[in-house]
Amino acid sequence: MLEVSGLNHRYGQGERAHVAVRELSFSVEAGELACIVGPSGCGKSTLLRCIAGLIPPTEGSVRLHDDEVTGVPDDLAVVFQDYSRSLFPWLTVAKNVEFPLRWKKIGKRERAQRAQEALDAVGLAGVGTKFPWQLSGGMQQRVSIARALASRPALLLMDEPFASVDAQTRFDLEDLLRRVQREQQSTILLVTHDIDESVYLGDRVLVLSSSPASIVADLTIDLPADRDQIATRESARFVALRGEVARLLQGKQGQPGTATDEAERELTASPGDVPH
Ligand SMILES: Nc1ncnc2c1ncn2[C@@H]1O[C@H](COP(=O)(O)OP(=O)(O)OP(=O)(O)O)[C@@H](O)[C@H]1O
Repeated sequence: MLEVSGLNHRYGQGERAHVAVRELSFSVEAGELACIVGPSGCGKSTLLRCIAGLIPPTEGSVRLHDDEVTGVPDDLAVVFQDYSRSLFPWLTVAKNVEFPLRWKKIGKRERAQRAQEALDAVGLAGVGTKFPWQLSGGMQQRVSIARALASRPALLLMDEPFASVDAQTRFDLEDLLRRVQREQQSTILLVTHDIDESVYLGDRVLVLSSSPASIVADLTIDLPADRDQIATRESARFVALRGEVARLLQGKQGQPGTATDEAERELTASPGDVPH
């Protein structure tokens, strides 16, 4: 679905140039939920902007279904962190969700139907006639997600989408995203700086180095598909995976597999076990 090859992005030129992204290559398969985790300021948003066609990469290429991305593709949607600035306050919730569909020349009746379906999917069936400012922050971010889903994008990009909501709402939105992604078989690339969130949400986690961003690991998250905010986060496998991501982020790259295996052994050993 998505192929990023040899991507470099540099802001400015000459001595004052700042390299934000360096030699990034990876692909995302259709139906996959891939998370990108990296330290603050490492270049995550720059990478997403290049993928979304909002800025041209200095070098390298981004391909979506084999077509080179040179501007914002029609079948791509982006959800940003700042929901309060991404919704139009003068439009109702339903009209906000319908808005991008106007540009796709979709008729009025189908626009209304798709908006209603998307609002149903995010648990906001009854709020279409309200205005964004009448909703809580978490509800506004659900509206942003509904708007992205209504356009049925081939690829949904999410830039720290849950960073501005409280912890409980964040858990609810994470579960909502996994449910909707599985129901609709959407392809999602989500950027976060939260290690636990990346492991909880992802089928895969791409770990980025500090600035300039380059990939230090591409981990398959082999947790069961049905995840639970308490049981999954308490499981030995989750704890081992998040430990591995944390070590990679700190640049402590142990021998492949050993860190995870050791962490897991420690956690699964019964209290009476004597270490060898
Ligand atoms: N328009 C710009 N012009 C010059 N430098 C920029 C520009 N945008 C970003 N940068 C720089 O590029 C680097 C990467 O920024 P970017 O926003 O991509 O990082 P990030 O990982 O998304 O950060 P955060 O996690 O804090 O949101 C930073 O050092 C930033 O200062």
